[in-house]
Amino acid sequence: MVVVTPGIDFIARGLVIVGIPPALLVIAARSLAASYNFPIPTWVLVTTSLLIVPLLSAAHIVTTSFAKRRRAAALGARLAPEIEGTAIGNLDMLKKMRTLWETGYPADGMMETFGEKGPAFNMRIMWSDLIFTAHPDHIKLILATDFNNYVKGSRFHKTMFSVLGSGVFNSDGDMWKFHRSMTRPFFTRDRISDFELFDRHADTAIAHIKERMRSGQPIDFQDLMSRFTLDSASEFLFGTCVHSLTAGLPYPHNASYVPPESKTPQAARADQFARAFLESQEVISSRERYGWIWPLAEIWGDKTKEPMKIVNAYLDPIIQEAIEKQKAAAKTEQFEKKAESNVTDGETLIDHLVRLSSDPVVLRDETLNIMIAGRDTTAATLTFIVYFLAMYPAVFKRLREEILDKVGPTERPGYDDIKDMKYLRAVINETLRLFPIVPFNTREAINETTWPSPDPTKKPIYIPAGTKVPYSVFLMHRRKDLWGPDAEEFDPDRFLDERLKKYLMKNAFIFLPFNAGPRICLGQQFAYNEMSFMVIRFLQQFSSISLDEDAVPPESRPPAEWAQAAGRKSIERVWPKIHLTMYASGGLWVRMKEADTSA
Ligand code: HEM
Repeated sequence: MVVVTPGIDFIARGLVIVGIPPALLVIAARSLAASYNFPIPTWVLVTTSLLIVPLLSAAHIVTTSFAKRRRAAALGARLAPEIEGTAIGNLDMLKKMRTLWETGYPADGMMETFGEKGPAFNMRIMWSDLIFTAHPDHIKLILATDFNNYVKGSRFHKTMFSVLGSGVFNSDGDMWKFHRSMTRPFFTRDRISDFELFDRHADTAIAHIKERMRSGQPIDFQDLMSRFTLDSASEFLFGTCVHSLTAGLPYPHNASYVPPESKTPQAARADQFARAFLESQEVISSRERYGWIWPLAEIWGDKTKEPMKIVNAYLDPIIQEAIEKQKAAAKTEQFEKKAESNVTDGETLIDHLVRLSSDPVVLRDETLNIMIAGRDTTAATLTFIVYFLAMYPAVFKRLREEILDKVGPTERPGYDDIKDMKYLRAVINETLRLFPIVPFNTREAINETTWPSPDPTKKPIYIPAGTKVPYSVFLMHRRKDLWGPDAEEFDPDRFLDERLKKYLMKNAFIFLPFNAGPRICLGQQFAYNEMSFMVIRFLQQFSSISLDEDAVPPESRPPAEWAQAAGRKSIERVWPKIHLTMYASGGLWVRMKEADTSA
């Protein structure tokens, strides 16, 4: 069987598009020559065939620019300010952004552009509009008040399809409604407060930390949390734990002693699954960064194919078993198709979904989407919480006091304890403000529209139909005009003192770590519960945390020149990077001191 790779498909389509105008030209010239005996010299035909595509493209660019200007004027609006690169099609800007993305601090370069152009500007790469915003009024329109005019879009869908399929994360319109309404009933309060499940995995994670600390070596907290959330999510969603916490934790590059590896077959399988799961996500996030030409990086094959084989080999038998179980139950008439709200106790997401669909593709897409949406996000947020607790001992101390006061040194926290812990919630929110785990996102405008001008003395901004509108909550969360002069400082009290009224209560759309509107994160409450539970368990068991920066591989440490930069960048002690979500490059290596819980 001939396998068409994404790259070959892309080139073939491109050749068809680029080949049609010259082909039509040659046909027209031949028929002209035959009908009117008017031979066209070959050199003229060859030259015009070569020039026709660039000429048509230039004409298209000029006429559409003109039409946009006229439409903007007709609507009493203006075009978005454009960034001006020096290379054709602003390709130099694309290159610069890619380099900054890989070697800089998140959003490097963008703050400066904001200073010049304001919080919304057109990056216009290859003459295609890309109107970027970090303005709450625009983000509110995109996500909530004009929700129906914005989609993730077909390009996003195609880029992500080989991993996310058409699941809730990667669909629009009716398909998205179908997936969302299927899954939503599963996230009821009772289900997302299943602390017994968190507790078992938290115990294992804490035991690993203690063992590592007793051996005198640091632990990569980020890696530990990725395993904790993978095990909790797989059990919560499929009823089968991946057991990645048992698969042998990494040692630092400068370890004084690394015990010989002895993996059980189960641990080896867990490792293989976790690696394949990560690799498939890394591939699709790098596709996003290449933009629409990403298939050219996959000329020889779809890079998600091999890792997805491993992921699917894990998921498919679970799905098949759930379908069989449902079929058998239906035969004995034990079950009827249940209405949305009837999610029964002890049921996993798969058990719930098979009552609504028996299509294995729908089931796989949906469960995998939820796992991707819910796993790295919580793991990375927990990592950044611990990073801040290590950096700010006064916050650590106050939070620990709240925990010991409300829950005690050993008791298992419950839903009501968590609800009551204001400082804990403030610490989590302040972490999500400075490190929102989905820092950049994107949508596409279906119809033309206008956005209010960030500068009230100027006309609204015109958004043409089909425009890509990337937006960044990372930048918005750090704007001094929205959060006050100390916006770049880590200070959980801003969610508790008069600043709350002054900033956030005036405009809730300045804080959007979970998005907003109809596509708001489905797992928000689950995430708050899981993270709160885990932080409480840690602070009950450990009385201090410190960063071990020497354990971070040298190439992953914040570059020395950052010390001269403005804002948080100058004090950062990890290198925050972004693939689909934000993470600490090289891991978060920490040492923790065990608390004396005997008293
Ligand atoms: C700190 C933790 C989390 C953060 C910061 C977070 C953030 C987000 C954000 C920003 C989106 C919007 C993405 C977009 O529209 O492109 C989203 C969507 C989503 N999240 Fe979360 N999330 C977290 C945890 C979770 C968890 C634990 C789950 C489930 C177990 C989950 C399930 C989902 C789902 C299903 C969507 C797609 C909603 C839709 O498109 O209708 N999330 N999340």
